[in-house]
Formats: sequence, structure tokens, C-alpha cells
Amino acid sequence: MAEQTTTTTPPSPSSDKNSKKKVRLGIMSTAAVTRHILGVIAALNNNSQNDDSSRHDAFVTVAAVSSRDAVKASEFAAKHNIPRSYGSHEELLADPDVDAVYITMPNHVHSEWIIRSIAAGKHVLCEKPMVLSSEEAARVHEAHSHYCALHGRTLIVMEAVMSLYTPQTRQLENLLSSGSLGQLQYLRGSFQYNMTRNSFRSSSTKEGGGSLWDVGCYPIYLARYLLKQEPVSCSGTAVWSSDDHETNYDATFSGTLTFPGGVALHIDSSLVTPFGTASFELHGTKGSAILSNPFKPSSSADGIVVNVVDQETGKLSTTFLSSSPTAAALSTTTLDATNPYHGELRRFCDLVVMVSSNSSTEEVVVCSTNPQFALGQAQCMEALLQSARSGNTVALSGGFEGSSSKL
Ligand SMILES: NC(=O)C1=CN([C@@H]2O[C@H](COP(=O)(O)OP(=O)(O)OC[C@H]3O[C@@H](n4cnc5c(N)ncnc54)[C@H](OP(=O)(O)O)[C@@H]3O)[C@@H](O)[C@H]2O)C=CC1
Ligand SMILES: O=C1OC[C@@H](O)[C@H](O)[C@H]1O
Repeated sequence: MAEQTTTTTPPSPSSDKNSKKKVRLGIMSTAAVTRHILGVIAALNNNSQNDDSSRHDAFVTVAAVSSRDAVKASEFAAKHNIPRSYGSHEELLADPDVDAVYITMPNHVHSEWIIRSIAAGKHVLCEKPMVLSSEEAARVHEAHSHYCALHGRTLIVMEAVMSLYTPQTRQLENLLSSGSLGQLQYLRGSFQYNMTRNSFRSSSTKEGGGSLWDVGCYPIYLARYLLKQEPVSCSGTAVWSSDDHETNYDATFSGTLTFPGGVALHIDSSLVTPFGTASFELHGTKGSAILSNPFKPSSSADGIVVNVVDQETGKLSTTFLSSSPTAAALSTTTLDATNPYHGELRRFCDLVVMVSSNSSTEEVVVCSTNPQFALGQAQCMEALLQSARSGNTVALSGGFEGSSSKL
């Protein structure tokens, strides 16, 4: 467990020429996943140079990068035009000109570095999964509450789940609140691919390896986010990578989570299918919504097919929610085709600026970035793995106090 330290002068986001706040981000590690956020930031910078409208203002800048290896850090910094590089994460945390960190290390060290970052007074965007157990979740929660109370300052700690920040997800929220699908009956989510490179993903499940932690988590995040509820029980089945319980991981996972009122979520995930697939479906008493690329939409054609049966005439109508102009045969509603990593980064930076300027923190309490959201997720993941190991259905306590109402 990291020692807690205190900061004397909390950093505050810098201002550009138009007095717009820019969050100064420090990237922790040279992981492959950083390419998504770096791509968004490069595009933002490019746009703001070529476009005077505030629509394209760069709201974030990468101030520094750290790695366990100073040479790697400096090469990464040179490649991506990052002003400062450090050969240790401690040095980055001591940089007063870093407001927030982006934690991209392997899963088993996330909670340690979140806690160290909080103690250094930094806002945190941490790659999923933020934590690997309820115990880690509770430690992060305690460190966060302790820091905020001691310093009278709100720190944002957000789990980087890009799927929650897409236009498709906004559209699903609208569909559910409109009631057009009727009473929800069940949801189904799937994410599989062929893991071709060696990584922490083939470490034991205790260390965050396996398909459930890597990709099976996405339909669970999305369902909890949309339903605004925590499941009450679950069961899971895995195809294990070996017979050694200490070191094996789930190469493939299938599970069912039951929410209050009996709504079921079926999930499956795999690291060993020959090609990648992903889908998410919601089925209600009046209709269904089917997404072909729900977690990481990448093109304008990644939309939602909504089938609704008219209760009086029995007639089925199909709508395709998409930004694709080729969907002319169906009744088409346009979605804004935004990069999911842009939505995620924008949300994080808006929250950092909001709490740094001491404006209302009410939104922080009710948004999906509340640390409670990660706590509820940790309970689901632990319970599913426990069920797959034991062969029993596992009861869930409904999440941490207030987690579902604060999504
Ligand atoms: N949201 C998304 O779309 C995606 C999210 N992810 C998440 O991002 C994270 C990183 O995944 P990925 O990019 O594939 O990872 P990589 O394997 O590419 O990189 C992880 C980095 O962490 C550092 N590292 C490696 N081992 C250790 C260790 N034992 N302790 C501390 N640091 C270590 C290394 O950086 P260095 O040598 O510089 O220290 C390494 O480059 C994971 O949590 C994953 O779940 C991954 C892919 C997509
Ligand atoms: O989080 C993730 O999402 C996309 C996958 O390709 C990747 O392996 C995983 O870590």
C-alpha cells in the first residue's frame, strides 16, 4: 500500500490565449493504449490551429510522460512532442505543472498508482479496470475521501471506459427514457478477439489477466450505466487457460447477471476467437435495440437498429440510428460520429476544470465518474469469477451504498 503524502500547492489547469482552461496531463507509461488519447489530442491541436471557433478548442495538453525506463520515456516524448519525460512515475507525480494523470499500466498496479496519484494531489483518469477487487476499490475510495476532506478540494478519479461516452450510448439512454422499448426483459453483450501479442492479459485473473477483465467487462459497465442499478446475483462459466488455479486465466467467459426486477444481462468474452466481434442488445416488451459495434465504434456506420412493435396494429417498424448516409432504405436518424476517446477525455477534462474553478460540484456527485461506479463494477467482476471457479450462483449485495443512484 502506497504511503500517503500531502501537497502544499495544488496545481491548477493552465490558461491558453483565450483564457480557456487547459488540463495539463501526465501520461504514466508508454503503453499501446496511449495512442487513442494521443490521436485525439493531436487532432484537437490540429483543429484549433486551423479553426477559430471554440468548438475546436484544445481543452487538454500533454505536459509530461513517465516510464520505468528513462530512455523509453524520452523517445516517447520526442515522438509525440511532449515537453517533459521522466524515468520514474514518482518524478511525474512531483511535477507541479501536471494537473492530472492518465494511468495506463497493467491492471494489477492500477490501484497502487491511483492512490499515489491522489496523495500527490493529481486528478486521475485510469484505464479500465480501475481496481481488481472490492478491497482495492475500498482503498481507493478511502484515499480519495481522505484527500478531499483533508485538503477541502475535490479530485476527479475517473475510470477510462470510452464506451460510456459515445453518441450511441447517449441514444440508448434516450431510447430507454422514452419508454419506446417497453419494459426491459434482457440484455446481451459480447466482446471477443484473438490475442496475438504477449501481455499482462495472460497473467492470472488475480493479477487482472483473462478475457473478463479485458473485454467481458464492457457489457457490464454499459448495462449498469444504462439501467442505473446494480445486479443482485450472477453466475459464470469459464474456459480456463490451464488447470493451475493459481496462475490460470479465463480464455473465454460466459455469464449472467440478474438485476432487480429480474432483468437479465448475458455476457460473453474471449481472447481466443480467430477474429474480433462485439455486440450489445437490449430487449423490452415492445421492442429491441441492437448495436453492431457498441464498445468502440469507429465508423459512421456503427449505429443502432431499433425494432419496435406497434401495440395497437402489431406492425413492426425499424429505425437505423446512424450517421451513415447509405442507410437510406430504413428510416434514419443521425448520430454525431464522435471518437469515443474524445468523449471520454472531454468529460474528464470538463470535470477537472469544473472542480478546479470551484464551481458547483453537484454534477460530480451524480455523474458516471464517481469512484462508486468502479466499486460496483469490482463487485460484479469478483462475483462472476468466484462463480466460475466454484460452479455456484453468487449473490451480490447490490453494490456499495449509493453506487447505483450516483451513476
Ligand atoms: N480503453 C481501451 O480501449 C483500452 C484499454 N486498455 C487498458 O490499458 C491498459 C494498458 O494496456 P496496453 O496498452 O495493452 O498495455 P501495454 O502492454 O501496451 O503497456 C503497458 C505498459 O505498462 C508498463 N508496464 C509493464 N509492466 C509493468 C509493471 N509490472 N509495472 C508497472 N508498469 C508496467 C510498460 O510501460 P513502461 O515500460 O513505459 O513503464 C508498458 O508499456 C490496461 O489496463 C488495459 O486494460 C488497453 C487497450 C485498449
Ligand atoms: O480495453 C480493451 O478494449 C479493446 C481491446 O482490444 C483491448 O484488448 C482491451 O484491453
